[in-house]
Order: sequence, then C-alpha cells, then structure tokens
Amino acid sequence: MFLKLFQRGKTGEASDLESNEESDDERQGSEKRLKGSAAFSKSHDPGGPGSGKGTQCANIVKHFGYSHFSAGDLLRAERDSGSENGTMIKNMIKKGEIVPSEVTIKLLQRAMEEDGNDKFLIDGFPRNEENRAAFESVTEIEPEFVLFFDCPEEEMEKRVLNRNQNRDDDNIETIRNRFKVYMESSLPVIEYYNSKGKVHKIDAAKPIDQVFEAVKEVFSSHEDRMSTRNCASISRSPICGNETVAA
Ligand SMILES: Nc1ncnc2c1ncn2[C@@H]1O[C@H](COP(=O)(O)OP(=O)(O)OP(=O)(O)O)[C@@H](O)[C@H]1O
Ligand SMILES: O=c1ccn([C@@H]2O[C@H](COP(=O)(O)O)[C@@H](O)[C@H]2O)c(=O)[nH]1
Repeated sequence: MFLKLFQRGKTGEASDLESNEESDDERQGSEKRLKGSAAFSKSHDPGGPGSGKGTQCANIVKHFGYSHFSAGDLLRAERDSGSENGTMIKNMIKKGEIVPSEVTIKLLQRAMEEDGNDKFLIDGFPRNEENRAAFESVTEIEPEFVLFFDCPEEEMEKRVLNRNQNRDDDNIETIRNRFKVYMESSLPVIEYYNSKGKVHKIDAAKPIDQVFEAVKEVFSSHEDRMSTRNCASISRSPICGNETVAA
C-alpha cells in the first residue's frame, strides 16, 4: 500500500488533486467546521525524528505566513512547566513513546486558540490512529493536506545525533524506539490520509534549500484552495530504502 502511494505521487498528483476537489456544498461545510472549531477551543485550558520538518516549518512560516504548532515542542514546554502531567510527559518522551491523545490535543487546541491564525501547520501530529480520530472528533478539523518527509533512517539518525539541543530523546536507544513506534503506529495514519488523496511525499534527504523548493511547490499549489480553511500536517518518515522510494 505504501509503495503505491509513492508510485502514484510523481505521476498522479494532478489528477489526484482534481479528484479530491470538493463541491461548493462540501467546501462550505468545511469552512463552517473550521470556524466552529476556532470558537470551540476558546474555553479550553491546557495539551520525526530528524527528517527536518521543524526546519522546513520555519521556512513555511516565513514564506507563506502560516502559524506553526509542533506537538513535540508543546509537550516539551508542558513537561518543563511544572504541570501535573510533566513527569508522565518526560517519561514518555525519554522512551520515545506516544503521550495520551487528550494531553496533546488540549495543548494543540490551546495553542491554536491563542494564535488565532486560520493558516496553520501541525508538525509531528497525529502520531497514531487514536490521536487522529480523537483530534478530528474533538476539533472537527481535518488537514487540508499532509507532507510526508521521506528520509533514510541512517540520515535521520545522523542528524538527530548531531542536533546538539540537549534533548532527552536524541540518543541512539530512544531514536531506534521512535523508529519502531513510527512503523507500528504512525505509518497507518499516513496510509489513512493517503487513502484520502491528501499525502504529498517530499524527498527530505536532500539539502535544506532543495527540500524547501519541493515544499514550496506543494504549498503554492494549495494556496488558492486554502484561502479560508488551512491546516497542513507535517509528518516524517524514519524509513526509506527501496520499499518507500518512488518508482
Ligand atoms: N535537509 C537537511 N539536510 C541536513 N541537515 C538537516 C536538514 N534538515 C534539517 N537538518 C538538520 O537536522 C537536524 C534535525 O532537524 P529538525 O529538528 O528540523 O528535524 P525534525 O524532523 O523536526 O526532528 P524532531 O521531530 O526530532 O524534532 C537539525 O540539526 C537540522 O539543522
Ligand atoms: O503528538 C505527539 C508528538 C510528540 N510526542 C512525543 O514527543 C517526542 C518528540 O516529538 P517530536 O515531534 O520529534 O519533537 C516523541 O518521540 C513523543 O514521545 C507525542 O507523544 N505525541
């Protein structure tokens, strides 16, 4: 199934997008849901490795005026804030495991509410099907499209080990577990969005500026469609090799 995704990506992107065009009625419905979700989050209190999604998100923010919500950054801030979930979050991050949905979703909702920008990126979330279903049910927001950062595992491992940000999870043991968690839990989410024609594969093994050129193409092609309802999710792949490389 995953191989199909990437074979189709290069040759079938335009027709896939066309076939995913919404009718006017559907479009209005989406807009309503988004506006509803913005109001909905008003009352709430707080809630890959090394493929370069954070780096590219910073570029997208500057170039396209999006807001950037990194689930990992929000969780780290919550961990460090002295909150009652701090110890649990710390332990989960240290092991490379996925924090319960309700915690992460609350943090995302709060960040979206405080920010208020309709154009936003959600970086590194959802991490599993339960994250996805809970987020969509609670917020009534679905991503407009999903960027899949495809990078060889060895390259990601190298980047993370050289990152120098004093992260608890930037060590070989945690990274390998994060790859495993990704394969078991996150990959099905990409497959789900792919089945809806929402996934764009990006070759993230290239130099930063070349990766951004590819990212820009995707965003530019969506700009018109996304004038009022914007949500993109950035994912990353700990896998590459023959099974995920485009034909
Ligand atoms: N295309 C690239 N080529 C080489 N190095 C890169 C590239 N993109 C990012 N990096 C570097 O790799 C490291 C990891 O990048 P970044 O933090 O953006 O990854 P990430 O996918 O957000 O990781 P995580 O999910 O673990 O936070 C950083 O030191 C960054 O400068
Ligand atoms: O939705 C999420 C996002 C992140 N986590 C935990 O945080 C670390 C680091 O995430 P990055 O996106 O790489 O910064 C991740 O390994 C998880 O432990 C999460 O649980 N849920």
